[in-house]
Amino acid sequence: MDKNRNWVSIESEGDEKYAKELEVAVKAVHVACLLCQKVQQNLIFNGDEDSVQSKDDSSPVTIADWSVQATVSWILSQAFGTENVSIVAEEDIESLSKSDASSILSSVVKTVNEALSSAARFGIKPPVTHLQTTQVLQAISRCNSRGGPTGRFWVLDPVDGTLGFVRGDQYAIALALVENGEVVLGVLGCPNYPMNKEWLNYQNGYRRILSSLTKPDPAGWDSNGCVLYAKKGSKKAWMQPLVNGDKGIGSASQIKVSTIDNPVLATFCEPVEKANSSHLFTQGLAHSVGLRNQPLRVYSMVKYAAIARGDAEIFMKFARAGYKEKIWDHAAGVVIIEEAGGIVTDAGGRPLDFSKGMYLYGLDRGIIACAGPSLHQKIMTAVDASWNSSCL
Ligand SMILES: Nc1ncnc2c1ncn2[C@@H]1O[C@H](COP(=O)(O)OS(=O)(=O)O)[C@@H](OP(=O)(O)O)[C@H]1O
Ligand SMILES: [Mg+2]
Repeated sequence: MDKNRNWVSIESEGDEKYAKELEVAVKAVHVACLLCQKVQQNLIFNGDEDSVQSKDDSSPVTIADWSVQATVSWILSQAFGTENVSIVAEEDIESLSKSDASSILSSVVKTVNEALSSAARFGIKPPVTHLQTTQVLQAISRCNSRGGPTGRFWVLDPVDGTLGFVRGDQYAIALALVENGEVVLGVLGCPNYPMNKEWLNYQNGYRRILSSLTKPDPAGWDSNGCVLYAKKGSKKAWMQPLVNGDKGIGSASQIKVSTIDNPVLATFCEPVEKANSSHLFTQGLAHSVGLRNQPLRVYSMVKYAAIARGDAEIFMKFARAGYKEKIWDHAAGVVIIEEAGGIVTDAGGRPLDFSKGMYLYGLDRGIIACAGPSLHQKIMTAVDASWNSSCL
């Protein structure tokens, strides 16, 4: 089989189902990636810290979060008709509509219009005239679906790993389509995750340090991320380079999970922040399973991308008791790993349930994604053995 192919030819694989949805979603994520790269550069190089706000739960939100949500919402609505598009997404307009947020709101409007004007290179027709503030706010607030067991809805995390984003590090744009409770499409934009996996090891601030030393070269590190995507049941997952300039979308190559099943050789990834997943617990699991490599701590769903690409073998997340995992933090990544040949379940071995609304209700303890069944079983067994002493 031809491993490298232009992404457009995916439509002619014989299975036309979701072909248009996939095409539009991939293009929308490419546009969103370039938008985010620009905002992140501005934040890191020009110190534009006004573009970062704090949400009620103290987590950061930036003009990139709102701008991506508006841009993707607008693109999906144009392609399928506003009445046919239902979106569950992370951001709302409450804080953006406050009187003291007027300058951030105008930055969002400007950023969205810039992104849409340059979308033509991906084959997306830009708006006839620039979007007005009310139209941008409408596009953001249209993403008010609450999900559920029936019908079709999109799931969007406009900037996953916002902490990584504001620190000049890894982040992702995640878009998935859910139909009757099942994720049928997943697209993951990883603007700082180049085709070369070695870059992942320079995590936690490497880019920030690099940024303070050199200005970005448009053809350099800031423009060589990737976009991954998969369609449920196709048994294929794909990766495209993220290309800057006027080059449009590059050719896609098929990705597969790693074949390593020996724990001694395997690498596991986990969230950077201890508050998001217990490092102590996973350290104990790693020890009992016989994992020797240092954990790869990476912000965002780039961890899902790392497993799908075969750059690591295991992803574990064990949040504190009572934390409700959100569907937008996982939907796109799950289908991409599964179609690349991997397994994603909760710690009881059950698939994640995207049919219960905005949260992964019923999740048993934590999330385990693995390249293959042998590692997966070993981790689940280790969780059972140590759960009672985990303090989680
Ligand atoms: N307390 C707690 N426990 C577990 N998970 C939480 C918690 N708080 C937030 N979140 C969600 O985690 C998302 C970031 O996950 P990451 O794996 O990227 O974590 S980390 O930043 O690398 O530590 C993050 O996504 P973003 O908000 O899009 O960045 C949150 O949805
Ligand atoms: Mg997120």
